[in-house]
Amino acid sequence: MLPLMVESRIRHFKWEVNYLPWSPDCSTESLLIAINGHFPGPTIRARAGDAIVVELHNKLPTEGVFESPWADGTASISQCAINPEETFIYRFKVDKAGTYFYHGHHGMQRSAGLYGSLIVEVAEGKQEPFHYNAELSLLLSDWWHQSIYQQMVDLHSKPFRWIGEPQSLLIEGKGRHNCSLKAYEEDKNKDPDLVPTTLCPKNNKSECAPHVLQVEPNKTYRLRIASVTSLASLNFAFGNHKLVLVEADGSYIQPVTVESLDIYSGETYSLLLHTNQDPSTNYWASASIISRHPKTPPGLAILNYRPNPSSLLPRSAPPTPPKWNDTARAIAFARKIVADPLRNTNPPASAIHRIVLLNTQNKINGYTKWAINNVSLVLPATPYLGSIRYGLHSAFDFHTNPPEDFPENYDIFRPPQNPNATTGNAVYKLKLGSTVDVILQNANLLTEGTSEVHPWHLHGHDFWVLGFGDGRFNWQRDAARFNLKDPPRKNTVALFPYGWTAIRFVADNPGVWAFHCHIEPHLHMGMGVVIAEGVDRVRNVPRDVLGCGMTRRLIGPHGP
Ligand SMILES: O=C1O[C@H]([C@@H](O)CO)C(O)=C1O
Repeated sequence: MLPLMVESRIRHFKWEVNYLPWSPDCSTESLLIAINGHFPGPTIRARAGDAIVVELHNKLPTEGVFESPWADGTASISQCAINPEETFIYRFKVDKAGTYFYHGHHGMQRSAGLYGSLIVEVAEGKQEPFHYNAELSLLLSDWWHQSIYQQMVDLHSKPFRWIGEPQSLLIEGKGRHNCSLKAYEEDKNKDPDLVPTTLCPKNNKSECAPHVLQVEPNKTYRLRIASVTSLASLNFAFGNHKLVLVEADGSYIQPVTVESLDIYSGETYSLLLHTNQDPSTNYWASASIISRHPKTPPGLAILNYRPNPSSLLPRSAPPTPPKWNDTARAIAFARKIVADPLRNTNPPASAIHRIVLLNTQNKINGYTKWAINNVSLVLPATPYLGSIRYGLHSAFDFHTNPPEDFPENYDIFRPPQNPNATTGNAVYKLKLGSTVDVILQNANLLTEGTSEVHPWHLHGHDFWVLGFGDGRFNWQRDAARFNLKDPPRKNTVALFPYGWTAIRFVADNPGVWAFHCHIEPHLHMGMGVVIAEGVDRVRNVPRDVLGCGMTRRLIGPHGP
């Protein structure tokens, strides 16, 4: 028999990015950023090994736009933003099956709705290590009525104006503002025959109906789920059903049965859902805020057991979320996510480079910022990839090595003694191929008695999560207890209040990469760092990523 030849395919997408007047939570209309008129953007579905080509035309009249799927770059770091009316062609290969998403990475465009799902199926002839009858997918997000432009101005005002909690939580782009279940139940008491297409009988427009997940009884579904929230950490659950988690951030994990899923901005999971409950009714799917004092009602969707009509409201109430500030519970949940050892490689036994990153809220000239080891990130006008690759060392603070630790006497339990920080744009230079440990260290905010969750996301790499702990990290005590047996492979991980999170990765992807808090306003306030490795190995930097700042002059007729 001839060996089976599996052809990889090229999948071509043509996207136009433009504003769309829309109200995802059926309240006041505002401007969303949509792709081909759709929000959320179109799903990219491919098989491992495929090549993806996205031809993106920027119709936004006001600003550049940048998408970051596999290519995984970011405006100002690896490429120039795409100018109005310009087209940029992304080409990348999807080599690892799993659940992902893409989003705009310029300004706060993700908060304005510029995102979509990216799903990579296993290569032809390969099998997933678990069985399911069909697949569903959900994007979770949060929504403000104020525009991202107002939010960006507010975040950079003196005195500081915080964006506040979201008005609504969205499931697959749909939410309901000011629409209480209680109001519905009161109306239903008055009129028992009421069968609304929406939760709010007073607003029966079909686009206001909750998202519906259609299932058949007694089957197993794989639900792919991603959180693209701007701020909210979420707990997701179905009424009456348990969940079996099987994949996290594109890597297989040891299957684990849970009542509900904690999912932080930037994370993705796959879970198995067995539709083994009473088939005569529908059930709620609900997303609730954890980690911050919730002022936003849960986002709701309907798990519709066929052949019930989707408008049949569930008999039982939505699941009760866990206590929002129960950090011990949240850490216990995070520790349940461990690698499936048969399908993952273990980390190298030790690291040669150790970096500790202290996360603090600070003041710079009276403005409120976030800083890492007292440096708040302000990106340069010329993207690093071009300036480092072509030796334009004056494009940023090339010769400074950013701090790799913080003072011994810093008290993480108190507001910063000296709240002033500096801005910076220096890069952590990593040796290509080296193993690096990074300890994220949380601390008190500017206000006494407060510390917040930060989901940290690393571009260009997966890392192993070696551990979480309370208080100040201690190398001697805590590194001895790192999980080197089955640490999960992730690209986003939570840093808990007053705690630390340890990760290990191999710097084996030549380029310049962002590592940052995935909370959109926090990144905007400087909460990130930039790493670089093996930039001299990067061949064929496309001309159109260089057309701004100091690299613009390189792309004359003779090219770089
Ligand atoms: O960056 C932030 O600012 C506010 C608050 O600390 C000051 O208003 C908040 O909750 C953040 O996460």
